[in-house]
Formats: sequence, structure tokens, C-alpha cells
Amino acid sequence: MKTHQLFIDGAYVDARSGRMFDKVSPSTGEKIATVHEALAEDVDLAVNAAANALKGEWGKMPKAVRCDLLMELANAIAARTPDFIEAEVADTGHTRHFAEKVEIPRGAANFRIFAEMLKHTGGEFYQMDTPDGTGAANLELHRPKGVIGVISPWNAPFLLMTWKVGPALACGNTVVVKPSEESPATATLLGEVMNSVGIPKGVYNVIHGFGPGSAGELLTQHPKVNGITFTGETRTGEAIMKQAAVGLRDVSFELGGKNPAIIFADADMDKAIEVTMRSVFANTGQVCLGTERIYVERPVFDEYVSRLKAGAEALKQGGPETPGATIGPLISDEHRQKVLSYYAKARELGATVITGGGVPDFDDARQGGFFVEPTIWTGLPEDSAIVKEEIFGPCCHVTPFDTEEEVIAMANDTTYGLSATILTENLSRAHRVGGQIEAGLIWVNSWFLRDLRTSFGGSKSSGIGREGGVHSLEFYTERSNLCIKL
Ligand SMILES: NC(=O)c1ccc[n+]([C@@H]2O[C@H](COP(=O)([O-])OP(=O)(O)OC[C@H]3O[C@@H](n4cnc5c(N)ncnc54)[C@H](O)[C@@H]3O)[C@@H](O)[C@H]2O)c1
Ligand SMILES: O=C/C=C/C=C(\O)C(=O)O
Repeated sequence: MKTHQLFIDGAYVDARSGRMFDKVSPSTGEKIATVHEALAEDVDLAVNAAANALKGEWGKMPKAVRCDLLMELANAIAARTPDFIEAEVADTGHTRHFAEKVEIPRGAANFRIFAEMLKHTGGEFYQMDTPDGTGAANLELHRPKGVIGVISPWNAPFLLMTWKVGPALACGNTVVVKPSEESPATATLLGEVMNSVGIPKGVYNVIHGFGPGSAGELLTQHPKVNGITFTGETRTGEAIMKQAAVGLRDVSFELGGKNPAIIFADADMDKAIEVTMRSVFANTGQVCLGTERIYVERPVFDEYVSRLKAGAEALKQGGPETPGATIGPLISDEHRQKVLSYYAKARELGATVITGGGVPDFDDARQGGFFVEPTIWTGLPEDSAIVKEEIFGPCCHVTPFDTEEEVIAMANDTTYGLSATILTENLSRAHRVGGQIEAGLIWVNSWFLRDLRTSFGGSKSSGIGREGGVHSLEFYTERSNLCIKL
């Protein structure tokens, strides 16, 4: 049985509180680990370790040396891919394919991209006229924001945590990471990899626990934390914003979504099915960028629904233990109950259940896992909860449309604004429609293609700020303008 300790000041330590909590496998329901829960004393130790590291070797390290060290860290992560895969799939029930092809490589890439970028990123310089004619020079100076609280979710634990820690460290900050209580393993493992490449102690710290009344809330309120970067549910973001307000802690939020896919009649239907099979069912629908609303131009509606049904019914359910599994379990029984409550609501509202809507029956260890049937609905009105609320499971609602104006209005009729995908072979239409979709990321004839230099994030209930490329630097850097009279 694994035990996940805290990682503070370069060492694995027990929680002073002595409190522990269990971690169970999403694919079998069996207990697989116990986890130390950090409370006030532990959080204080971690934040002070991070604050002290800023004043020590790390704070004095030249930027080029820091960036080279982060490149070494990326290589060390890559070298330990098998260990990170096993840790990730045990926590999440993901198929090894998803961890091997997406999550762990992105963990290394999330350090590489920012180490490379920081080496070549400068600042503003403006020479100005002055009344006496001698002029003045304006130099933009950068320094780290300080100690960053990183609060990350369970749906892509290593990818999403390193997507924040990468730029934070590249900009010279130190971090205290509070991973989700559902996925402690990879953040904990990263501690020893940090030590192995010589990242100074105190730069990277990991505290485990929950949100309210536990490590998460305590971290957001600690006076020595200079900023909070959070990825998770919108309502959690609202709670964190209130918690971080005392002390005016800066926040960067990547939150929920209710993302549309728009399929025009001229779309390549094979492409439309391939793209939306991934955007709906990848990671068992537990992807913030995933599709939960699909709008199909009426002439191809029946063909599309029929082919998506066939695709959904061909998925093989199982966790990392199941050979050939192509869709895993949900992360927890609690989350499964949330998804099943929407399955029930759809039936109550009179949806047409094209496929799924229930819980699969297994005669093996998967019976104890948190599996649900991949599900497709049609026939509900746009104002129904199924079409409006984030479900975060392997399900979608499909609606026909007749005109561009109509579908753009429906796509934008949401409190979210995270992502969208458009399928059409008419690229001027793609540009015209894409330019009117109120979302942070819009894919055309693709989904989840990620250039890490581009801005990433959502508007409205989907987030505050942007991550990615130079956009990440905005949050992790304090800027000064030094004006020198010539
Ligand atoms: N926009 C994005 O990039 C993005 C990416 C992934 C997931 N998400 C969203 O995350 C959600 C799923 O992840 P989740 O269930 O882990 O989210 P969640 O909001 O339940 O928890 C996220 C993290 O916040 C912590 N937390 C919860 N309440 C807190 C509080 N009051 N103070 C401090 N910390 C607190 C949790 O312990 C966890 O570590 C979905 O809504 C999904 O859309 C968004
Ligand atoms: O579930 C959400 C996935 C988020 C993905 C990223 O943050 C990324 O690709 O950088």
C-alpha cells in the first residue's frame, strides 16, 4: 500500500497533524494509497520554505542557469516516464495510452517551453523626449511575483499542475502545490525528480489535502503567498477568489466549460466523427475543453447521429488493467453520482437517449470501478440543464440547426467561454463563424491541437487571465519601469 507524504523544503515529511486520507482506484474501487493531509502547521512550513528559497540560491541564480536547470528537469521527467505513467494511471484510471501519449510528455514540455522562452524574452525599452531636450530612457525590469500557490484538479493531474509550475519556476518564483485529493501521486513523485537535477530545496513544495477547511483553503489565505493559480470548477474559483481577497492575492483561473461543436453539412464526415469522438469521449469526458453540445446542420443530422452512436458503442470500457481499453472510469464514485444525476435528469426531461444513459455491468474487478455508459442525447430544448450545465462525463447532446446565425447564437448562449470546434471544408466560413464564437480556444477541423506558445484560457465563467507562451509571464512576473534621465 502506497503512502503519499508531503514534500517540503526538499524532503518527504509526514503531516504534523497526523491526519491521513484514503485514495481508491477509479477502475476497481479498491484502496491503493493513504495520503498525509496538510493542515495549518504544514502549510506554514511549506510556504516559509518557498519564501526562504527566494532569498537563497534560487533567488540569486542567473536566469540562463535557471532555465538550463529546468531543461534538465524536463529531460529527467522524460527519463522517468514509466514511473509517472504508473503513478498517473493508478490515481486516475486513465488508459496507459492517454498517460503515455498526452499527459506525461506534456509534463516535460511544460517546463521546456517556458525555459526556452525565458531565455529569449526581453522587456520594453522606450527612449523619450524631455522638456530640457536631454531625453530619458525607460527600461522594463522583471522580477518574480514570489511564492505561488498552485491548486490543480484531478482530470489531467500532471499536465495541469506542470502547466503552472513550469512558467512559475521559469520566471524565478517558488511554488507550493496542492494537487487534487483524488490525484496525489505524480506531484509527489516530481519532488524527488526536482532533487535529482539539483533544483534547490524549498523551490518546489507539495501539500496534500482538500479544499474548504483543509490545505487548499489554508494555502489561498496564507499571508506569504503572493499569487494563486487555480484550475478547477467555476464555483471553486469563486470560493478561492473570496478566500484570496484578504491580502489582495492575485489570481489566475482556468475553470469550467460547456463547449460546442458545430458541424456544417459540407464537413468531411469521417473527420467530424474522428474529431468529436475524441472531444466527447477522451478521458471519459473529463476534459475542460471537451464537447458536451453538438450542433449539426440539418441535412447531415441523421447520418452524424447514427455514426456517433456506432462510435460510442464500439468503445471498450476498462482501466489500465484492461488490455485494449479505450475509455476509462470516472475519477470517483462522487463524480459518477453527479454524472448519473444528469443521466436521470435527461430521462426526466424527455430526452431521446440515442445510446447509453446508465451504468455498465461487468463480471470482473471493473464492477467496483466508477464506470458509466458513453451517452448521446437528442431532443431537449436549449434551455435545459443538460445543454446548459457542465456535466464533465462521457456524454453529449446533439441538436440540428439550419443557418449560421442560428447556430452561432446557440453556441454563444452559455455562461461559459472556454473552447469550441468547427467542422467545415469551407475555410472562409470557418474564419467567419470562428471569429464570432465567444471562446478562448476555437479549433477548425481538429480538437486539442496545442501549440504551447498560444494563449490558453476562457472568458465569462471559464476563467480569469490567460496561460501559455508569453501570456503566462504576465501572471508570474512583477514588472517595474525604470526611467533614467539622460
Ligand atoms: N479551464 C481549464 O483549463 C480546466 C482544466 C481542467 C479542469 N477544469 C475544470 O476542473 C473541474 C474538475 O476538476 P476538479 O473536480 O478537481 O475541480 P475542483 O474545483 O473540485 O477542485 C480543484 C482543486 O481545487 C481544490 N479546492 C476545492 N475547493 C477549494 C477551496 N475552497 N479552496 C482551495 N482549494 C480548493 C481541490 O482540492 C482541487 O485540488 C471541471 O469543472 C473542469 O472543467 C478546467
Ligand atoms: O481538462 C482540461 C485540459 C486542459 C489542457 C491544458 O491546460 C493544456 O493543454 O495546456
